[in-house]
Amino acid sequence: MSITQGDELTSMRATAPLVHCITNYVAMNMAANVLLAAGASPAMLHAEEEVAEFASLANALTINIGTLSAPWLAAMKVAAASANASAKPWVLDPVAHHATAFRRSAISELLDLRPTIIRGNASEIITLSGGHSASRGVDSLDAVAAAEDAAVRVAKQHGSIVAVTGAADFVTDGERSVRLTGGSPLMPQITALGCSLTCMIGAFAGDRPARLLGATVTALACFKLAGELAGQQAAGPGSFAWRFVDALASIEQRDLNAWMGHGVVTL
Ligand SMILES: Nc1ncnc2c1ncn2[C@@H]1O[C@H](COP(=O)(O)OP(=O)(O)OP(=O)(O)O)[C@@H](O)[C@H]1O
Ligand SMILES: Cc1ncsc1CCO
Ligand SMILES: [Mg+2]
Repeated sequence: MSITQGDELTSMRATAPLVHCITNYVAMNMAANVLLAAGASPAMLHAEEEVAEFASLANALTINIGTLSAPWLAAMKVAAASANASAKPWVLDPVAHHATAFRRSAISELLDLRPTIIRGNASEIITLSGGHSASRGVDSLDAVAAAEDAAVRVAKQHGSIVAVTGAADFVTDGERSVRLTGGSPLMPQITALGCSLTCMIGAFAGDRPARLLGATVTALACFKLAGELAGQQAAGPGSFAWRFVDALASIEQRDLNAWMGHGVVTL
């Protein structure tokens, strides 16, 4: 019998994978709460002195360049090398990598360390593939549909799984691809949901390192479903944020499998 996304959720909760998150100051709290609500165990560590040791003992590592500085970049490179040396998956979130020369150079150094999975918004993935975007900062100004070809190119070039998120999500390993619809228009109205999703992908990848495309789809599906549940009740972005965390904690195996029946298209 094939493994369902609901099975993966149950398995991840049983394991409670330790996820080493090097993420930005804006997202740290939200991402940690999202991982706890989903059933994983987050740790937000970024000191160069300890990241190699911690990345080797965690189940997965996630790296997000949102509030980058030189010492953080040095720690990110040490952590990624350590994850690679201990065969742990690591996920790269290239926040606004196109915005400044410092970020462009940083992302190129991090890509050289061969991320297992890359998750970004459409503008970030288009610019990773060498394309142009009008986006100047952390928010996307492009549709995911316009980033699909770029995602396939980036996946092939770097040997990574690539997830592009937005109103619809697109995931590819360069050969097989999946589209997910749904969620809520309130999702881009609060900051750091994408960053938190990158950490969620780390949780599922850490639990299932041999099934990375499926793990990525499971993380994205949990977000789309939790977004729908929270959006039905929320009065606006503020109440959406806490309802989203509650919704993630409430999702059960059968809910996720039922949602997969209408929210996902395998290409
Ligand atoms: N208009 C929308 N409708 C439905 N879902 C959305 C919409 N925009 C984003 N999402 C969902 O929100 C989540 C975060 O994706 P998004 O692409 O906004 O990340 P991001 O731009 O990197 O965010 P941030 O940088 O603020 O962390 C994903 O689960 C995505 O599917
Ligand atoms: C708003 C913001 N600024 C730097 S990182 C970040 C979180 C969303 O990417
Ligand atoms: Mg982002």
